This record gives sequence, structure tokens and C-alpha cells, in this order.
Amino acid sequence: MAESAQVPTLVYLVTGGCGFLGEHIVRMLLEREPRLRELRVFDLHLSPWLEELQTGPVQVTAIQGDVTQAHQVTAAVAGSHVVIHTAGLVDVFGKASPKTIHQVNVQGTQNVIEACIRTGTQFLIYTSSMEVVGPNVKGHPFYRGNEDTPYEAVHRHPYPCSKALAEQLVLEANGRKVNGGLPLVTCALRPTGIYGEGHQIMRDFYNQGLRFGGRLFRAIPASVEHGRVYVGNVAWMHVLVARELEQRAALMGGQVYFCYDKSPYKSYEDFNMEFLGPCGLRLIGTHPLLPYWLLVLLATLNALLQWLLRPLVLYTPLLNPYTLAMANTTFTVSTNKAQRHFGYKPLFSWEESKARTILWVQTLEGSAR
Ligand SMILES: NC(=O)c1ccc[n+]([C@@H]2O[C@H](COP(=O)([O-])OP(=O)(O)OC[C@H]3O[C@@H](n4cnc5c(N)ncnc54)[C@H](O)[C@@H]3O)[C@@H](O)[C@H]2O)c1
Ligand SMILES: CC(C)[C@@H](O)CC[C@@H](C)[C@H]1CC[C@H]2[C@@H]3[C@H](O)C=C4C[C@@H](O)CC[C@]4(C)[C@H]3CC[C@]12C
Repeated sequence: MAESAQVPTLVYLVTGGCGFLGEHIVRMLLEREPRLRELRVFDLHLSPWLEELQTGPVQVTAIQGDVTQAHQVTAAVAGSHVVIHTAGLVDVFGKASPKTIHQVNVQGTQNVIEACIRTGTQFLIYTSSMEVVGPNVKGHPFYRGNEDTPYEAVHRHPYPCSKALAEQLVLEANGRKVNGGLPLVTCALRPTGIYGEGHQIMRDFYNQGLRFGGRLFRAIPASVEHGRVYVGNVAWMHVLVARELEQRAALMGGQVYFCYDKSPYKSYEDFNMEFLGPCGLRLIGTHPLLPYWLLVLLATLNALLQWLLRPLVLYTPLLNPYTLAMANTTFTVSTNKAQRHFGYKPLFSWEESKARTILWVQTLEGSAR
């Protein structure tokens, strides 16, 4: 991929480029990657905002496609220098079947890998997830751990299982010969809970609060820390890895990196209130309002209702046995591996990340402020 710094010559492909994280990666690349000649945005659902990006100096190519269709992936990858694979089904609410989650997240990733091999694309960055590690099915806490912290990564839920399998495929593909004989260089980035402009779950919490007269009810102890990272910093880490992967292939190839920044360690609900509070919502209770056993019962009833109603309507509440267990298990990271390996530093401070997210919440319909 060696190229002259002056003339934009590179072709990047972002799968899932119209998603929450994907959009930030696409916009960040256009703002901060001067070597770009063409940016291909591959997604099952193309967004209208793509049109506004097609008037700039970089050729933005919108490709409507499905990562489960190998031929579509190969056509999109052919001729690209770097692939950022962020497309996936992010579902812990029972919206998609386990089979579909596997098809998209695992088979889709295998299709991306094989497309790189077949077409000679050398650099592949995969958006993995903290969930590849945990929280595990035993509810073991992961307290300010890093990429080398021992932890029993045991999962049963289709989503974390699919992310773990996909990540393994990507890392194992590192070093395989691509068409033309050069080695494929891969790495995986593991964001914790991403927040920021466009976060659907934050939108869901906000709407739930509006439905209850501006109130949200504490379900999780404030002492349970959940790692969060601002979407702009996750996007920046992807851009940086894509830039450094060639020069530092021996060090970075086949590696995993947690995505992190200076976002504070808080419970999931308290962290959300950093943004929802200034927009008029209140979190009721300094302790969980209901005993844990009752929350488990309610979560189980939600899962039963989802199963009973499935032939008629898709019932996908925030509270289910998996989300309750997740929220109730400490999982935070403290690492500097990305800084040591490729000079990553968060682009956005906590204050900037918070301000940007609050501004976005305030634009949501019904915002009190
Ligand atoms: N949101 C988080 O907190 C978080 C945390 C860690 C990792 N991740 C990972 O980041 C990636 C992006 O997550 P997100 O939160 O932006 O989700 P998202 O649902 O907003 O974006 C995913 C994108 O992938 C596209 N997509 C889905 N199925 C596809 C298919 N078959 N073919 C092509 N495109 C398809 C969707 O249309 C969507 O635009 C995922 O791989 C997810 O596992 C997300
Ligand atoms: C209803 C209450 C119990 C409420 O507190 C539930 C919160 C719950 C919806 C979230 C708690 C932890 C979240 C997950 C975490 O941030 C990491 C994730 C990994 C990422 O790859 C996808 C999103 C997610 C699974 C995220 C989803 C929402 C939570 C489960």
C-alpha cells in the first residue's frame, strides 16, 4: 500500500458504513485520511445522508449489499487497499434469530476474509466487541482489565458467540497469502459500550423516560461499573489502525485492541444519566427500586411474552434475562495497548464527548430542553 503522501491514491471499504459506528467512521475518514481517493460504503440499508458526501473531493461509492452474499462482498472488496468490517447484527433483544445472527456476523465475516484473499486486499480491520471477553455466563466481574487479563470467556447468547467466532476467524486469517502472494494483515478492535450521536439504545432509554413523565427507575446498583467509550474515539481508533497497519504489520497483525477513552467508570444507568439528566430526565432511586429476584422474574416474563407474541408482533423490551445479567456485572477496561502499539490517544475528551452527546439527545423529538 506504499504510496506518495501528496496524491490521494487509496481505496477504503467500510462495511456497515451506514450504521451508528459506521457513519462516524465514514465521516472521520473523509475528514482525516488525506490519502483517500475512493471511499466505498457497503451496507444492507443505504442512508440518505450518503448523498451529501458525494460532492467532495473523495469519490464516495455507495454499495447496497449483503455480507452474507459472498459474490456481493467480493465485488465490493475488489481493488480496495483497506477493508474496515463493521457490518453486523447487534442484537441482544431477540429481534433476529440465532441463525440469522450467525449468518451475518460469522459467515459474513468469513465472506469478507475470503474476498480479501481472492482479490488481493492486504489490510482488514474488524470491529469486534468487549463481549468477546465478557461478561461471561457465570457473571464474573472484569474490573479494569486489559487485553492480557485472564478471564473465562464463556458465552451462550448468540450475539457474543458470533462476535467471538468472527474475531477468531479474522485473527487466524492474519498472514494468509492474498492473491498476488503478499500476506493478509488483520486486527480486531474491541469497543466497550459505545455511546454518542445516533446511539439507538440511548434513544430508547430517552423515549422510555418520556413515557414515564421524565422518570427512569434504577434497576442496577450504582456500584456496578460498565465500560463505555465515545463513538468518535472508536471511529478515530479505526482510522488510525487503518493508517498504521502497513508500517507496523509485524507488531499489529493478528492483535486485538480494546477501544477506550477517558469516559468515566459508572453503572450503565448512571452513565446514561450524564446525557439524559441535562435533557430533563431523572433517575429515581439511589438503590435499585426492586429486589434482584423480582427483576429476574420480570425479565423472564418479558422473554416468555416475546416467545408467545412472536407469531403476532416482535416484542423486544430493554429488560430481558441477558441484558439484566449484562447490566448487573461489572465490566470495565483499563489499558494503553493501542497507544503503545500505534500511538492512539482519544481524539475527544470526556467533556467534548459528553457535550456532543447531550446536543444530540436535545435534537431528539420531545426533548424537554
Ligand atoms: N454499539 C455498541 O455498543 C458496540 C460495541 C462494541 C462493538 N460493536 C460492534 O460495532 C459494529 C457496528 O455496531 P453498531 O452499534 O454501529 O450497529 P448498527 O446496527 O448501528 O450498524 C450495523 C450496520 O451493519 C449493517 N448490516 C447489518 N446486517 C448486514 C448485512 N447482512 N450486510 C450488510 N450490512 C449489514 C446495518 O444495516 C447497519 O448499518 C458491530 O459489528 C458491533 O458488533 C458495537
Ligand atoms: C433494563 C435495565 C436492567 C437496564 O439497565 C438494561 C441495560 C442494557 C439494555 C444494557 C446494559 C449493558 C449493555 C450492553 C453493553 O454496553 C455492551 C454491548 C456490546 C456491544 O457489542 C453491543 C451492545 C451491548 C450488548 C450493550 C447492549 C445494551 C446493554 C445490555
